[in-house]
Amino acid sequence: MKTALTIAGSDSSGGAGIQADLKTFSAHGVYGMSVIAAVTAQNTQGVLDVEDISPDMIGKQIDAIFTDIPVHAVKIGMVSDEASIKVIAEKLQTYQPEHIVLDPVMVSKSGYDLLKAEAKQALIEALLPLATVITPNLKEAGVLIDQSISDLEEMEQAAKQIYHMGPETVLVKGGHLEGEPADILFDGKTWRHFKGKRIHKNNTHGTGCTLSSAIAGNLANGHSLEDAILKAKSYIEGTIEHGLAIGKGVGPTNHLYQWFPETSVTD
Ligand SMILES: Nc1ncnc2c1ncn2[C@@H]1O[C@H](COP(=O)(O)OP(=O)(O)O)[C@@H](O)[C@H]1O
Ligand SMILES: Cc1ncc(COP(=O)(O)O)c(N)n1
Repeated sequence: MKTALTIAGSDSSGGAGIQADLKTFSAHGVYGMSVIAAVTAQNTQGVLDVEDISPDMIGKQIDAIFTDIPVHAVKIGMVSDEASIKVIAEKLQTYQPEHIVLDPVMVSKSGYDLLKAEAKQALIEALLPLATVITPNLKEAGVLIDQSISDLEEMEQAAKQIYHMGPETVLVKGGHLEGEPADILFDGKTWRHFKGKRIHKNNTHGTGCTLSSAIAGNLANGHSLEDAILKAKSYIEGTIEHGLAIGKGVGPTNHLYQWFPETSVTD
């Protein structure tokens, strides 16, 4: 069995972060492992608090995995602290995993800061150049290039600018634009638009986490990057469509609907 590792924050309510990633890996038939970089007290209504795990402990978790188990793909999600980002970058440079999917998590859907302001530069300088693909949403892409982005043309230009910061490829996600959600991939030469189908449901807690870990799971399974993204888009649509009626706020996606179809929200 192929393996994938998520380096991210824990979401106590299970909809985003490490928990979404591990559920996604399992649904892709991949053995999931985790390095917890931060713990959030969070539910479907918002984030109450964040506590970072020490950089030393993050480094030890990474060593424990790579010195024992082959890792076929890595996904990086929420890492809020500058020193933690630097340790992760150093360790990944040492262990050289084949695929790194970087989801540059900055702010939760509910509006809580998940990246400290002073850590942005470390994210850009240390982690971006290691990424096989970086998957910013509109806001994150805007923060990376210090410009706001409001249409497909600006998404294309943002992808190109972020590409020049060092990752192999850039996927700017368009879920927050009106209309059908299109994500744009730039590989240094051409743009490819991945057009999706908008699912009108409230179950979008953790969609970015799910998309990036689905891409990592597909890469671990040997798919090309473009196929990995296509399959991940179809996966995210299914998990939103069949979202679970859990919590009072923005509900989680459903990773189990194919096994337990009766769990889907029917509205
Ligand atoms: N309502 C929706 N229906 C279908 N796909 C969606 C919907 N919302 C987001 N997506 C897709 O889910 C993924 C996550 O996108 P986005 O919401 O832009 O990022 P984030 O969750 O990081 O804010 C993207 O592939 C996007 O196109
Ligand atoms: C631990 C953790 N990681 C990532 C997100 C982003 O997910 P969302 O954009 O759905 O709030 C989150 N809320 N919590």
